[in-house]
Amino acid sequence: MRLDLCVHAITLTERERGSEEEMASEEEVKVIEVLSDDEPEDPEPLILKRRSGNHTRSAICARQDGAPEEAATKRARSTSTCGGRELDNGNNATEIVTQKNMMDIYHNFVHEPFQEEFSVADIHPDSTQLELVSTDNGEVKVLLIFNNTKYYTKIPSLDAVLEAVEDKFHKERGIINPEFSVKKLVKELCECVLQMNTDSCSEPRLLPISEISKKSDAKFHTNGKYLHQIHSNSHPIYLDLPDDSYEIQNVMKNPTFVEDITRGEERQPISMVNENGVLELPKFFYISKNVVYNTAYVNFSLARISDHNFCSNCSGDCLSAPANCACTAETRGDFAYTAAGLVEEKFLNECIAMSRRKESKDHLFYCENCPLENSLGKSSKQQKRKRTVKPCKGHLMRKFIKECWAKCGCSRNCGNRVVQRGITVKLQVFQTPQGKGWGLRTLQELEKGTFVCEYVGEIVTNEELHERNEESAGEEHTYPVLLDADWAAERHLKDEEALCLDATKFGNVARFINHRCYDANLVEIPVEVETPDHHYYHLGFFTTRKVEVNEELNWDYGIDFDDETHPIKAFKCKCGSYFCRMKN
Ligand SMILES: C[S@@+](CC[C@H](N)C(=O)[O-])C[C@H]1O[C@@H](n2cnc3c(N)ncnc32)[C@H](O)[C@@H]1O
Repeated sequence: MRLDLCVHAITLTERERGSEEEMASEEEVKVIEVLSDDEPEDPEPLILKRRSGNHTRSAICARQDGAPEEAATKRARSTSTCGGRELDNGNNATEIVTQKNMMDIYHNFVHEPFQEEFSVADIHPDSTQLELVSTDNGEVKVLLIFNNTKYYTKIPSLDAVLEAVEDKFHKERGIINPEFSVKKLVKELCECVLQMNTDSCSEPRLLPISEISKKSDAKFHTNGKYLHQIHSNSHPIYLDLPDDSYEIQNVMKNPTFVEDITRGEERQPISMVNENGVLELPKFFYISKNVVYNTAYVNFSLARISDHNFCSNCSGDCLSAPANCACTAETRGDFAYTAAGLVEEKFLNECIAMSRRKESKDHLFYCENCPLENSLGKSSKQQKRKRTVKPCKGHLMRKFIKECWAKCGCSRNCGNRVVQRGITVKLQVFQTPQGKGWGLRTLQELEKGTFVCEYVGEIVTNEELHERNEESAGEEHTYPVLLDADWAAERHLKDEEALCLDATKFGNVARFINHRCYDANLVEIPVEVETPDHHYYHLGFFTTRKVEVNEELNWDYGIDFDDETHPIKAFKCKCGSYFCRMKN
């Protein structure tokens, strides 16, 4: 018996591609490149590319040669291509824009929907089939069929394809076993067919992928130390940690793969892959909910939730009720979430726009008596000296999402309870290749507006945070988050009410999310769950655009890299964004 692996690429006709609505739902929109180029006649052009299926749209914004920085004009040219050909669709316009509009061009470019002609996907993953068929002369063929909108005139060699797949698994999935080979996997598949080839089994039939993978489980040693196993699920290699392994560092140094760094604290396990074992594992306690350190005033009392702040008459799912309930008052009478569990597009875009104004002073509010500056002036060391309180540097005004909670009549599955249900997406902690240390990536594609995780840490007052920073000066800190979204509403905040979250020693997976200036794929949104006064709230991270499998997740910490008075020394930014705020 001979077994062949045949790959069929089917070219679809326009009619087979389905209706325009179906095509729109398959649209894949992503900025695939932000490049800078140094052509002498056009210094620092910004080149953007966005892909939808096999259509690519590009925009080039270039500063006009010789123009002064503040009055500089940019030329924006947008082009569209389909399968590599430039489209003559009237979009090839050249427009003169001002320096100030540069960021708007970027924003629109990323968020504007593609035109109809861009919405065809390259490959329809749902229509990929794996089949076994037999021929008259006793051959059995393994067929892998997928529908493709491109017509291939040249099929790559099978060896090159196998090598590329193995490379992908090694690099992207973290499989480090040098013996892993797709060819071996296919051979195992053939052996399974042979074993199962009984007389009663005359019909060609599908072999479930799970059966193939079970057979291919293999045990081996790495560094002569740990036993690993290839698995068929999304975690290709796992490493058993002892049950009491709450502090990873104490258990072992630099293991290859940790299946769940949360110790079961999250509904969804979160793996950590240490591809080359260079980094030390971080020392911290995983917690899935914020915990008060000492003096922070966080009071979850039902009595403080007033009648207009909950929906006692609701039942089931508030989102499917005929009228919007009291819990929408914070978001102007509309729910912040859609029935699909995503943040509503318009609300999300407003939050993204607000967050991207971090560096613009116009949108900040200034406290009369800033708790942050007060605590800096009152630090233990400085108490002995003359106390100096500097003026407020400004805080960003933010929109809140309000979720239903304990006093509401709806069920736990109500669509207006997203952040409080915790992490549901597949995430992995990994080593970033750019030298940013550990980072967080998604192991699944994420729609725009998806809740990823909240920032969890110890709830500390500004004074406590400042004392900590002074005591551990020079040590590594994760960036603390100020809960200052509503400080504008109060004239005088007591220190125990002006709070921040510190995830350095106790935190969740958000402590691994790195910073990206301006065009990050996550945005942080304040979420009210238990406390209507907004001194304390949850900080939820939601995607700003569609995020691909294995893409690193990042958010804009809002760091002013020029602020030398900040208690935590800014790092040298390696975010790679065209809009990076770190000069030089
Ligand atoms: C919240 S932690 C993120 C996780 C961190 N990379 C780690 O290994 O644990 C913040 C720290 O990560 C590093 N970091 C984050 N974003 C970075 C960036 N864009 N460039 C360089 N380092 C970055 C800095 O050391 C920063 O203090």
